Parts: sequence; C-alpha cells; structure tokens
Amino acid sequence: MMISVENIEKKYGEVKALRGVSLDVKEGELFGLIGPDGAGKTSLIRILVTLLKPDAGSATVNQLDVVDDFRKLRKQLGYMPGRFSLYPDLSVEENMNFFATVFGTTIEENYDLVKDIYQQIEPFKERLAGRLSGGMKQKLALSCALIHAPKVLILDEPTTGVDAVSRKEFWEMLKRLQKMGITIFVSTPYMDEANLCDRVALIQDGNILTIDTPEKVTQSFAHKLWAIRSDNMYLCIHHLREHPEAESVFGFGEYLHVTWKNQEMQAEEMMNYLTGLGHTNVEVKETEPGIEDVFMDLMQKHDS
Ligand SMILES: Nc1ncnc2c1ncn2[C@@H]1O[C@H](COP(=O)(O)OP(=O)(O)OP(=O)(O)O)[C@@H](O)[C@H]1O
Repeated sequence: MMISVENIEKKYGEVKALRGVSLDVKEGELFGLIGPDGAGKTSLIRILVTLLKPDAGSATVNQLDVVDDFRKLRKQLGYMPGRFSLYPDLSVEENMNFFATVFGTTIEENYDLVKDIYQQIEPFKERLAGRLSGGMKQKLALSCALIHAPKVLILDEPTTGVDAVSRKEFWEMLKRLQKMGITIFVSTPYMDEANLCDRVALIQDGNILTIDTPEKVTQSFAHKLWAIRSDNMYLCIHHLREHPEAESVFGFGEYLHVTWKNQEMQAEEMMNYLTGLGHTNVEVKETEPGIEDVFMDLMQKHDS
C-alpha cells in the first residue's frame, strides 16, 4: 500500500473532525476523498502530509509513519494545500526555484515531470504569482508540488473555486501524472469528479461512508430512482415530501430526485398525485443514480 490509514481520530476541542477513519491507497492509484465542507478532508490530509498529529490511530505513506518518520516522509511527498502556498510577491520562476531549493533540487533536474504543466505557464515566468489567474496559479502550485519528483502527490481541494474548463484540464494533468507512476490522493467537494478517480472514499462528519470504485458506489444504490419536475418546484418538493409513500425527495439541478417506500409505485400515480394538487407541466421519469444520490442515501442511513 502506498497510503495506509488506520482508525485515525482528530478532535479540535469538542469538535470531532475525524471519528476513526481507515483507508488504503494502492501504489499508482488515483484516489478521491469526496465530501462536503467540514467533512474532515483537510484534517485527514494535513495528518497525511505530517502537518497535524492525530489524537489516535496511525497512518503510513510509502511505509513511513506520518508521526515518527515525518522528516523522511516530507521529502517523498508532494502536497498542494487548498489555499495555494505560493509566494505572491515572487515571480513564477522564483516560486519554482524556491520550492526546488527547499528540497535540494533544481528545476532542470526534474524538468521532465513538470514540463507538461510548467510549459503552459512558462511564457509568464516573469510575472508575480499574485497576479496570475486562478487557473495559472493552480498550475504553478502543482508544478511547485512536483518539483522534487515525489512518489505520492496529495492535493487538498485543488479545483475548488476554479472554472469548469480549468477543472477539466487539471484532471487531465492528474491523469498524465498518474501514468508517469505517481500515486495521487485528492480531496474534492465536487461529486462529478468522483468518476475521474480509480476509487473514492465518501466522507461525512468525520466518518467514511463507503470506499469503492465510482461504478460500484453508484451500483450500490438499491432503490428505483425517479426524476420529477413541475412548474412550481418549491411546492413540488413540499407536496412530494407530504406523500405517505415518499422516502426521499431532493433537488438535483432542474429535477427532483425521488425514491418511494413502495418500489412498485408507477409514474402515472405520481403524475396524478401532482396534477391533482394543481401542478402544471408535470414530468416524471425513471433515472440512473449518481454519486450524489448514493451520498444522500448513505448520509440518511448514518444519521438515523
Ligand atoms: N483548527 C481548528 N479548530 C477548530 N475546529 C476546526 C479546526 N480545523 C477544522 N475544524 C473543524 O473540524 C471539522 C472538519 O474540518 P476540515 O477542515 O477537516 O473539513 P473539510 O472537509 O476539509 O472542510 P473544508 O472544505 O471546509 O476545509 C469542521 O467542523 C471544522 O470546522
């Protein structure tokens, strides 16, 4: 295993950020830690990159203990924090040189690894990092995290606040790095990014809800799922939740995702129910569950 986490707990005063988290990441894997704000992603990542000590449990990265072997480990991992740790008053090139020097290397020495990414920002190498666009800052931060040729790359919400095009480009860069043999552990609040990972762990309130491939996670959804809409979505949620057979009703984009206690429930019955309550342009269709649906389902089960 490249990363091994066993029963990690972390508290801040009364706040339990991690409640016994365990997971393994295989060598060469692209592993996603998916969860909403405050789920505990940053706490787990800071423990893995040796910046925070767990209260209980243990973790190793590349067989090195995150507490006992922290010095050795720091040399072997690349870390991209959520808020980029760039120096805004240094230029692009100066930032790269700085990170290279800290790790006792040079840009030239590991240029092959960063070339692909760095070339995209090289035309702006004289520019101060603070003046780069979000997408370019992200590329520079990634180049800096890679400059010492780490075996493992750990990224905390690298795509948060980044536009859709840059997000896509960023994941393509991660895939290319994976092909070069780097193990990647990445956290994200964006459920759609789950499908780009080999395996994912869903985390909520300091607990891991499930760990599997994205396909298996969505296949685990055991209900028939319906997408429903009408002209008045607000009332539609309200009316559907009032139905005695309704199990869950959530808004997803322009539709509501609905499951019923009775799996035999027919579209016509739902249609009649809503039109009977005065809804117009009612649409009802069966739909395939996504990671979001599984997340909602597991969260409800965990809370109850
Ligand atoms: N230094 C701290 N002091 C007190 N509470 C903290 C501290 N750091 C985190 N927390 C709390 O611990 C919980 C987990 O936080 P964490 O930052 O690990 O989650 P996250 O999933 O990374 O969320 P975010 O995307 O908001 O960073 C949250 O309730 C948070 O408010």
